[in-house]
Amino acid sequence: MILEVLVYPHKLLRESSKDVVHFDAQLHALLDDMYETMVIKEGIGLAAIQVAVPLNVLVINLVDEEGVQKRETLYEIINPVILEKDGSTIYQEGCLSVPGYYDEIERAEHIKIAYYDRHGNRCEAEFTDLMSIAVQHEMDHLKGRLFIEKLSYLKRKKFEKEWKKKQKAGK
Ligand SMILES: CC(=O)Oc1ccc(/C=C/C(=O)NCCc2ccccc2)cc1OC(C)=O
Ligand SMILES: [Co+2]
Repeated sequence: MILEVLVYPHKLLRESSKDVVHFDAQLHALLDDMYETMVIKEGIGLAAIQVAVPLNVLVINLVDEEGVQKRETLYEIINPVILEKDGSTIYQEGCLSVPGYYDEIERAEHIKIAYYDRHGNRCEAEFTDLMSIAVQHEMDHLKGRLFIEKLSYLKRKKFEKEWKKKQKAGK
């Protein structure tokens, strides 16, 4: 089912998430709901805290060359830990919890992670480019951190001003 996505500055988004212990039907339902919610809202990544579930669960599904989001390339990443990270890359990031705001964010170009799949099997994977950026962005959510917290002081001021104006216009 489609879940509600928490929007900045909702305080639950600042919570640290906890490791999954039970790889059960409830977890599978959460993963399926996160996927459906992410796709409907035209996202390519979503962390469980964004749908108010403080668990170390994230889903990422990039689009292919034709701009098609195929479920075959869906990553369901549970209890991830970073084993290696190096290099540097800058990308204009956005987030379903900060709708309509995008900014240049610097991250590691390459990362290697260990994680569990929905059945509790331990996996390892290495990523570069957009997958590497997406994994780092979503793993920040697991620590209660949003991409706007990595902005320079001045850019953050610009964001807060823009955001307030948008909220006033919205309400
Ligand atoms: C108005 C609004 O909500 O704009 C959006 C903003 C962000 C997003 C999705 C962002 C997203 O999936 N971010 C995942 C993290 C990530 C960021 C950069 C690179 C890799 C991974 C979708 C939006 O909705 C539409 C209709 O475009
Ligand atoms: Co995000």
